[in-house]
Amino acid sequence: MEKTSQIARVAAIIVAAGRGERAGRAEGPKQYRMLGGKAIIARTLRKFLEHPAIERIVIAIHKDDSDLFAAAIGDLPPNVATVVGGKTRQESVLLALRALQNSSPDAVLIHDAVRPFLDADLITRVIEGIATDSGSLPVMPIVETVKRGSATGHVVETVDRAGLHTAQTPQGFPFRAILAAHERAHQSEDREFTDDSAIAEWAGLPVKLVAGLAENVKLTWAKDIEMAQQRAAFTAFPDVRTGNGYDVHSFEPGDHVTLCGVKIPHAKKLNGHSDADVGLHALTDALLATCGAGDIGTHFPPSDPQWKGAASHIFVEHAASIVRARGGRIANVDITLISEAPRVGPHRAAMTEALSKMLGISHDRISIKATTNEKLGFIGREEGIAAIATASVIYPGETPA
Ligand SMILES: Nc1ccn([C@@H]2O[C@H](COP(=O)(O)OP(=O)(O)OP(=O)(O)O)[C@@H](O)[C@H]2O)c(=O)n1
Ligand SMILES: C[C@](O)(CO)[C@H](O)COP(=O)(O)O
Repeated sequence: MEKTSQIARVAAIIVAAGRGERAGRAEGPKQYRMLGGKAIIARTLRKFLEHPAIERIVIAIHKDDSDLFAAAIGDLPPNVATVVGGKTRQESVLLALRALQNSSPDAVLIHDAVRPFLDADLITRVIEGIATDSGSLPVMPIVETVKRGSATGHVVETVDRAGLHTAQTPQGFPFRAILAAHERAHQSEDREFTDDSAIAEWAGLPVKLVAGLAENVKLTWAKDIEMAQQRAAFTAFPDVRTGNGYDVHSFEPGDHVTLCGVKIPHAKKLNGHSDADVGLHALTDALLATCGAGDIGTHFPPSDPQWKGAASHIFVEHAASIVRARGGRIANVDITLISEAPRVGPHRAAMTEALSKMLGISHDRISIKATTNEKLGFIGREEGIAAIATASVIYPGETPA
């Protein structure tokens, strides 16, 4: 058997055109479901992109999934291409093999998109198992007693498990040999092959067994995905972010101020383009800061007449929707109003209630405090009111590989 050193140029195929019927379709095809803030297919692709031996990658995707794919992967690196997959896994593999024909690599690894937990050592083992005249298959030993059952649900026999294995992917083959075998199987067989080593076997191409990886499970059922998501959440790096905001508005003659969404009778009013609610403006900036989404002026330019006299809960609700769209959960907010008058204490409960509604969080996650400026400076001279705000938001953590 010839040695691996002759396998110089290795490509990979990731098949991702399945519909995931067994996992349930309510949340879309399973390869696009999220694990620890990253789509399953993106995790799988990353493993191949990071492996130094892989030159080129072809991904077979379903014709209806272009938007899902673009959202999951973003811009494609130059060595990655997609093809539209077929009705069966076998057909998707063949279409991807054909797409590699021009670059004609020495060897190709064929992998299920829904096995995101493979690692670099497994890829290396599979490549090392390929020779110019044989393929390489990662397998796991069977660790439970195997029974053959009858149609009536009774035991027919206990199957001798000596020599039995379960087959994983990536499965590796000399490129020309597996392409020819797939083409022949496509032309001449009615039978559907469930993996590529079965096609190699049918075509008489020897396949070497190499050690699989226990973690490299295929996410087949809804329960598999739930368990993978729990595992990802458990191992995720905590991603708790804090943002702060500051705002100040001067007084002018008037009869009320609006602070943290509550109208308070007062001998003056705050001057501003909107309702000049300093507390809510500082909070808007604090929320936007937790995801680098600019500041209040980015989203609501003071030059825009539509915000004239606007109620500032609009700004806070918009910032909170941006946070939520990025997967963030607001852990707590803390606002300090710096003002000689009016007194805030009597209105604190109403402000807390207003913020609870705006943000969709409970009262104990909201803190509203007030302090005077000890008669110092412009606040001390009652020329205006300032506010500072802090927001803490928990974003979906990045799960290590
Ligand atoms: N026509 C198909 C069918 C399957 N696959 C891919 O082959 C792998 C095999 O995993 P499997 O669990 O069989 O996926 P599905 O076919 O999507 O699942 P189901 O049979 O439950 O519909 C998956 O990455 C799947 O996207 C494919 O590329 N083209
Ligand atoms: C290719 C495969 O992952 C090898 O174990 C498997 O056969 C594909 O899944 P399916 O359930 O047979 O479609």
